[in-house]
Amino acid sequence: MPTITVRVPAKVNVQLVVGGVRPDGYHDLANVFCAVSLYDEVSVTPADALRLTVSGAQAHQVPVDDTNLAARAARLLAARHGLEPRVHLHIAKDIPVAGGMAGGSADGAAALVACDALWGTGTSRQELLGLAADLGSDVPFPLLGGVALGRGRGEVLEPLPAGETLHWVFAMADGGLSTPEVFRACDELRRRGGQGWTVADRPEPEPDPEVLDAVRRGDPVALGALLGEANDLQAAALSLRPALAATLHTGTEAGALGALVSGSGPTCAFLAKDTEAANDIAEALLASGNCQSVRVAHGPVPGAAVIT
Ligand SMILES: C[C@](O)(CO)[C@H](O)COP(=O)(O)OP(=O)(O)OC[C@H]1O[C@@H](n2ccc(N)nc2=O)[C@H](O)[C@@H]1O
Ligand SMILES: Nc1ncnc2c1ncn2[C@@H]1O[C@H](COP(=O)(O)OP(=O)(O)OP(=O)(O)O)[C@@H](O)[C@H]1O
Repeated sequence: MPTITVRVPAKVNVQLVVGGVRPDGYHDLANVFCAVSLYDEVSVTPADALRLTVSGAQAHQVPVDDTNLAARAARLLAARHGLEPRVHLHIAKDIPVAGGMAGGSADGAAALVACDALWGTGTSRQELLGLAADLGSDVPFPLLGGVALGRGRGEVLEPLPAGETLHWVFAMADGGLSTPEVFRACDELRRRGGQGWTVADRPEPEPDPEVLDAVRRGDPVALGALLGEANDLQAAALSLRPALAATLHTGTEAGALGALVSGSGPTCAFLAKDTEAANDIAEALLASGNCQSVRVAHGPVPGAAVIT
């Protein structure tokens, strides 16, 4: 039986500007994604019917029913080509679950690429990006990898130039945060602060040109200095999980050039000068007891790719 395996990276949002709520309930975003070297692997093998298995330390937190984004992706691609999704999907999960690093979205993107290769459906890159957008706002980006600006609800991507490799430390919290809940908390904080936008007058979110420039130059010092203000969802994540403030403080004290909550959280991301500094920050975070686990990674890295 042929098996196709696709390796797919996690993401960190080096900027997340959140606009107003749209009529469809989503928020307009200016979302600067960077793919980082934490990977899931999705393998597909022909089978009598769709079947899904998951391995890895957090496997028990991943749904194995029809809600799994990899299963939904296989069904969607099969339907597009008039096929039955007769495939065994296996997810080797290493991306933290419900951590704001788009692990489920990565699996959806990887399943599209893997099934397309297995079934020989020859789906164009543009069509894959469209199917990915139907699955979720974060699903198209792992198809591209690298660095990209996401507009619309985050699904309309523009690849961005990126310089030197950046070194990151990720501090995982105990238990995840729900993405819709974090967006709701963001709206609520803005409403209370008198900054709620109506649909009619919401400003188009724009990325900070200084962030784009720092990424383009791969300048960790310049980017680090901007990270504290880079994520509009950070205050909301902190309101739901106040303990994250201590995590951000610990990493910064340990020498991080900048820190932010990754996407909707609760994972905290720290930018380091180099690999050695990243290891020192990771050690300090672990010793502090202010997080559940720690991972060191780098980026940008390429997007979903067949490895077998
Ligand atoms: C926070 C981020 O991870 C940043 O990259 C993403 O914006 C979330 O992307 P995602 O998990 O793929 O989200 P989706 O599955 O598309 O949407 C889940 C829910 O998140 C909220 N949502 C998501 C994206 C967006 N631009 N506005 C939203 O308000 C909505 O409540 C939506 O029902
Ligand atoms: N393949 C999958 N892997 C992990 N979670 C999945 C998967 N498919 C669906 N889910 C569901 O999605 C929820 C969010 O998990 P995920 O790891 O994608 O979170 P996240 O990294 O916070 O997402 P994002 O950053 O895109 O908002 C999980 O609680 C789970 O119920």
